[in-house]
Amino acid sequence: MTFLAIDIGNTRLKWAMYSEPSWGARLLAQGVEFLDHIDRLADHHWAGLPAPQVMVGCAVAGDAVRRRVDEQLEIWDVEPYWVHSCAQAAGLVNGYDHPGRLGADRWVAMIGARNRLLAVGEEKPIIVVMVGTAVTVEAIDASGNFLGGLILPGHGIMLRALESGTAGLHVPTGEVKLFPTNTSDALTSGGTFAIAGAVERMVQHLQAHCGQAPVCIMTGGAGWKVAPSMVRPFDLVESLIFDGLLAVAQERVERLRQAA
Ligand SMILES: Nc1ncnc2c1ncn2[C@@H]1O[C@H](COP(=O)(O)OP(=O)(O)O)[C@@H](O)[C@H]1O
Ligand SMILES: CC(C)(COP(=O)(O)O)[C@@H](O)C(=O)NCCC(=O)O
Ligand SMILES: [K+]
Repeated sequence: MTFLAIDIGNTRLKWAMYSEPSWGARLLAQGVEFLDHIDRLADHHWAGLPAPQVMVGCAVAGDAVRRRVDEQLEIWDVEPYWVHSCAQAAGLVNGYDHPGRLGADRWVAMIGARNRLLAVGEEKPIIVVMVGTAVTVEAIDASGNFLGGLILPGHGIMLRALESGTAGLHVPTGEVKLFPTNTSDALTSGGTFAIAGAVERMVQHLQAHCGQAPVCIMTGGAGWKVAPSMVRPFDLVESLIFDGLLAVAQERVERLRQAA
């Protein structure tokens, strides 16, 4: 029973085809597409693939983009299921004031993180950092309660905000330096350490709250850029959202089987 997982962010769509909708399934194919190019998914990247029997995705780029993806999915006889954040799912309890307003990608990434730890028998607090268009920093306690999280601008948004709000900041990308001595390095380092500093504060908050050091997991297209600048070690898990989508899909298929 093949399974297609889709993650639509504000910059890029990521997809992965698995052998089945269950934790630990075999990866058959995967790809990435900028949102400008998603209308050619069916003709190009998906054309030679086996038809998925189950599809689960998360989408935070708006209804219009999601509908364009629904159209691409029409090459197959599969019912798209788009995850909405809810009060409780796949081992996680949602502490947001309005659980449905939490970004679905954040919810799914946390489900992925929690299930990765449970799979190796570790019930510890978790920090989940996603570095995409925006940066999110989530805190989960050892029992799987999502306590709350931060939203920051990503690198690109920070740089564009500074460029448009000043007269003299139009420079190429620089390098991360401890003591930057030119504008490019100052901007790149400023953005990177803004993220690293916010993450470190959240680690401290969670550690004080739980009385236990958290496991730190990072994901997202720009994760590799900021991971080396973190105060403490982070596991870089590129597949975190897909792991979460596998856990959601498994729960959903089991529920549908029981109802049948
Ligand atoms: N090949 C790349 N080289 C450099 N930066 C990249 C690359 N791919 C992605 N990024 C960075 O990652 C961000 C997009 O990551 P992604 O996780 O796809 O975001 P989203 O989920 O918000 O669409 C971009 O803002 C960009 O800064
Ligand atoms: C915070 C986000 C913009 C992150 O988007 P991304 O960087 O993954 O494209 C997205 O999760 C979102 O729109 N969230 C809704 C608001 C919230 O989570 O509180
Ligand atoms: K994302």
